[in-house]
Amino acid sequence: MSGGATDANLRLAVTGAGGRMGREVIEAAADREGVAVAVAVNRTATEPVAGVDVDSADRLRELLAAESPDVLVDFTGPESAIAYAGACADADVPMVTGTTGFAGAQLDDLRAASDAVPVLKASNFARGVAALRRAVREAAAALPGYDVELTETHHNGKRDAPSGTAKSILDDVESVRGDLDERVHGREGDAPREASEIGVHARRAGDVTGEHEVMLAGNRETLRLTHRAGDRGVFAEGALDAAAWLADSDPGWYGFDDVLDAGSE
Ligand SMILES: NC(=O)C1=CN([C@@H]2O[C@H](COP(=O)(O)OP(=O)(O)OC[C@H]3O[C@@H](n4cnc5c(N)ncnc54)[C@H](OP(=O)(O)O)[C@@H]3O)[C@@H](O)[C@H]2O)C=CC1
Ligand SMILES: O=C(O)C1=N[C@H](C(=O)O)C[C@H](O)C1
Repeated sequence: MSGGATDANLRLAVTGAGGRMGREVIEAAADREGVAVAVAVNRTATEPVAGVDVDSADRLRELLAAESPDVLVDFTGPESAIAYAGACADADVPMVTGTTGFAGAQLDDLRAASDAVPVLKASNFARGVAALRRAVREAAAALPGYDVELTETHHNGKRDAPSGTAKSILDDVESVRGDLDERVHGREGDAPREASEIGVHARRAGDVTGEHEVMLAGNRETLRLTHRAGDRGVFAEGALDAAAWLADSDPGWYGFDDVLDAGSE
């Protein structure tokens, strides 16, 4: 437990505490007044992060029962996120997850926990990406018949492709452009473009935090909408905003827009 966790306004549990994002969340919590990390776990043994001891993830259920944190924040992998959601449901702890890479049926398993507790899932906690998604929906609707190609770039440690954000943006485009229903992942050989395609390109290189570009082209013009995350603190800050909002919510299934919409009311 971090110093001051007993009298903080928002007491968190953090899973994947030794990962890139888990560390970032613990560090962001340490910098935010009134927020403390009461439970931090990792699959493999990990040194303390920002002064917070990290326990084995095998002890998560026991620790949730002992500490009753206000919200659990998860950035891990699909299988673990589903298991941790079950632990949250049993311990009556709301869950924020930024984990990506869920296969279709896995999302149903994750969502099952939202019958018992509030669960907020977002493929991207950057506010700029929320704005990008709104802009993409508007642009795609305003430019019928234009070709759409999506390119995302991430660091060489990322496992899932395309990114969760890319999949969310593809859903956005398809929601307003019913004529685009074929996701084509890269092209090779004799592969002329069909009008129904959305091209999807996933690049993995170096330490790029995360970039998403949507290109719309047609009628002798090109529109490019791009978001670049400067560092992972952007995601961690958004996840903490989501945790603060979710702590007082009813059981159910939520997204990051629910947090942003509440803030603008
Ligand atoms: N929504 C958003 O804004 C963002 C989402 N993400 C997503 O967050 C997730 C994590 O990313 P990142 O931190 O970069 O990844 P890392 O690989 O750096 O960390 C993953 C963490 O999850 C743990 N983990 C992975 N698989 C399992 C498992 N099966 N069981 C238990 N623990 C597991 C790892 O434990 P161990 O170290 O022991 O292997 C590690 O602590 C990804 O899905 C990524 O796409 C990332 C950035 C922003
Ligand atoms: O793994 C990452 O790093 C990121 N993952 C998220 C995704 O898959 O969209 C969000 C962000 O782009 C960083």
